[in-house]
Amino acid sequence: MTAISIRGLVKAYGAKRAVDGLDLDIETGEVFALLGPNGAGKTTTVEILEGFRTADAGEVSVLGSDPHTANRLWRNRIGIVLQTSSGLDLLTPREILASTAHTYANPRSVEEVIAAVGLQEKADVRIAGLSGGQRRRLDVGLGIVGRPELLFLDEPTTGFDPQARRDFWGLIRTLASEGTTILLTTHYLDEAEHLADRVGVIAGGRLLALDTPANLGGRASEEATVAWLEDGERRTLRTATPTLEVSRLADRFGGEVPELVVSRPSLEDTYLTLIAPHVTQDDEGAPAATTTRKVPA
Ligand SMILES: Nc1ncnc2c1ncn2[C@@H]1O[C@H](COP(=O)(O)OP(=O)(O)OP(=O)(O)O)[C@@H](O)[C@H]1O
Repeated sequence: MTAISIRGLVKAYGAKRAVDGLDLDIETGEVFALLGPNGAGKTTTVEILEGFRTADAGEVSVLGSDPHTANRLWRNRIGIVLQTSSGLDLLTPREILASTAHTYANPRSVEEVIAAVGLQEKADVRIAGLSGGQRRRLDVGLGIVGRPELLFLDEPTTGFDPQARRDFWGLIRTLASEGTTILLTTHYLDEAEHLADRVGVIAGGRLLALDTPANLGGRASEEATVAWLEDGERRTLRTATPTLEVSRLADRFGGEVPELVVSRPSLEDTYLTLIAPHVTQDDEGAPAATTTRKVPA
């Protein structure tokens, strides 16, 4: 079943087409990562899907409804983690989670959410006293407290330390295994590789590539590079038959091949190759810091 269907989506700001004829389907239960350089149109697309922005042209269906006209019941079925952080500094995570849980028909328990996002130690501390990464965890907690069928995560782990990111990935895998459909945007290619069933790469508001992380841009069939040390020099060889080359090297060296490495293009290599022709001076081309964005009501 299709959770999200996008056909011919267009959104312009003045003369600038932020989304320029996007077609995309996301299946129920799928973890889908939307990748693209700064200004590619990811947030605009996601905010149209969330019902926060209106499209200029095209058709969008999210859980069977048009997000722009969808009712409160529909909103109950989705969870949203925006790029912005909550501004309720005087409340504690437990208080804000409890009051948010109240607005949903079938919420998760506050204790369960606090544990899931690893905020046990900070549950009763005022939000003003949380670090950036801890606030981000709270944002994620607020996104999942309503037990959404579909979860939107806009750059969810910006500002997380490496352990917090690993913990977060575990949480996403758990949610996915429970059947939650997840659409995330991220600038971290390792995050997409770890989490996503499929990735879509957009630039200039258009879809450049759509595939599993392993197959994106023909990655799986790319030649491998075999590298080793010989006579004090690093040698490399590109080959479609790396196993054969390694076995030849092993014969030649009579056993262990010094400093042997066999590698294929990383998802990041493939991604950078895909977007290179599309990165203009408008795009900053680098991972964005978490930005505060005013969300239209
Ligand atoms: N409210 C707005 N008014 C005018 N232009 C906007 C507005 N929101 C976005 N844009 C422009 O639309 C384009 C797409 O922006 P968008 O935020 O969707 O990109 P993004 O892929 O999410 O970028 P990032 O990775 O930096 O978050 C950019 O050129 C941006 O400057």
